[in-house]
Amino acid sequence: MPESQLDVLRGKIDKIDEELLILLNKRAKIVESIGKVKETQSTKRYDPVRERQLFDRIAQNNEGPFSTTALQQIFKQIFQVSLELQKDDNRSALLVSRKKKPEDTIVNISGIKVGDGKQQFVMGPCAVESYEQVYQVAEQVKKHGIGLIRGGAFKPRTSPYDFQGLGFEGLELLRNAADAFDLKVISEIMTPSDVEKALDYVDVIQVGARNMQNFDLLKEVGKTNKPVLLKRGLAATIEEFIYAAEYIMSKGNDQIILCERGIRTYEKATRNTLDITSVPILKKETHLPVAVDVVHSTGRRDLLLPAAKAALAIGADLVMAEVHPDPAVALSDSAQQMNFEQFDSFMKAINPCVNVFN
Ligand SMILES: O=C(O)C(=O)C[C@]1(C(=O)O)C=C[C@@H](O)C=C1
Repeated sequence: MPESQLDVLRGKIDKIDEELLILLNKRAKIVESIGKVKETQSTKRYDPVRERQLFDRIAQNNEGPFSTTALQQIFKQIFQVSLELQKDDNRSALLVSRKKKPEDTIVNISGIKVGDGKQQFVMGPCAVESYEQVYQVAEQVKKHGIGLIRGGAFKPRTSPYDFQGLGFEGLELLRNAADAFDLKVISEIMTPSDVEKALDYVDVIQVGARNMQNFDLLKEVGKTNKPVLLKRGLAATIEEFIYAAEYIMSKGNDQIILCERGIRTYEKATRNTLDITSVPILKKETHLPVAVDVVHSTGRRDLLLPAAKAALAIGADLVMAEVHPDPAVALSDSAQQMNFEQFDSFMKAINPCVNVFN
């Protein structure tokens, strides 16, 4: 059958499209190289001056029939996808990313491994209040076969008039109580200059939600070889959370546990909204172990167990909750800490859920 005029013309278009495709991808490769140069020079990817030069060249060289405005719109689209390409290239290079390191990172907390496939718990009071208090909690934590104890000595409180924690004195009390039962200590440090001194007391440095973007603190903990538990910021996107972890790892410390602790939304039924799907997203995007803090996300004692079950089912490596000998008189978070009886029931109910789905 003879080719119609339309077929001939379409054949010519197909040929030109193939050439355009090759040229666009040839251009894209150069854009990627420019992206790499910009990365080493810490230059901004978006360059309006360069885009203006390119637009002017289009205006000068355009012989139609497309209008210059139409061509500039097409090229603006090319600049935008080019910028995306440079961004993607940059993201794939993140040290915390799975693309960079496909295998899971196992965080070794003085012999206790987080991220090796065995789901773990960390329990303890919201704040260290006295030696008796942390000693009693440590005894209960040990009784349940848990190796990690938490307790705040530096407390970032919303009101400056609320209990601010016992500071280094509190860290010492917690360390001593933990040592009595061979437990490992997780505690928050808020100030970069306190990090070095804190290394003598803690096995894991916690960077709290309010400090997730305290970049000086992130860099400081990144210079140590202590494991870090990094909590997601109150209103941080997953991308910002990942970049915060990158700050730590870029300084040399790869022993990072990411901790989902709920984000601020319009919902008032819980203290924060537990973003449960952040767990598989973080595990997919990064090679780091992921923890879920069921206390600060829910803010409700009655939701600790279902939230912990959800965390284990969705693949969390570590679940954090709070235990106090007498929550009613606790100096902070009294509505959501468990007493010892509630802790016993919680562990009885949650233990059969450990490592069921992974
Ligand atoms: O020339 C650059 O600096 C580039 O990054 C390449 C490019 C382009 O696609 O031509 C991409 C984005 C910039 O805003 C300007 C130009």
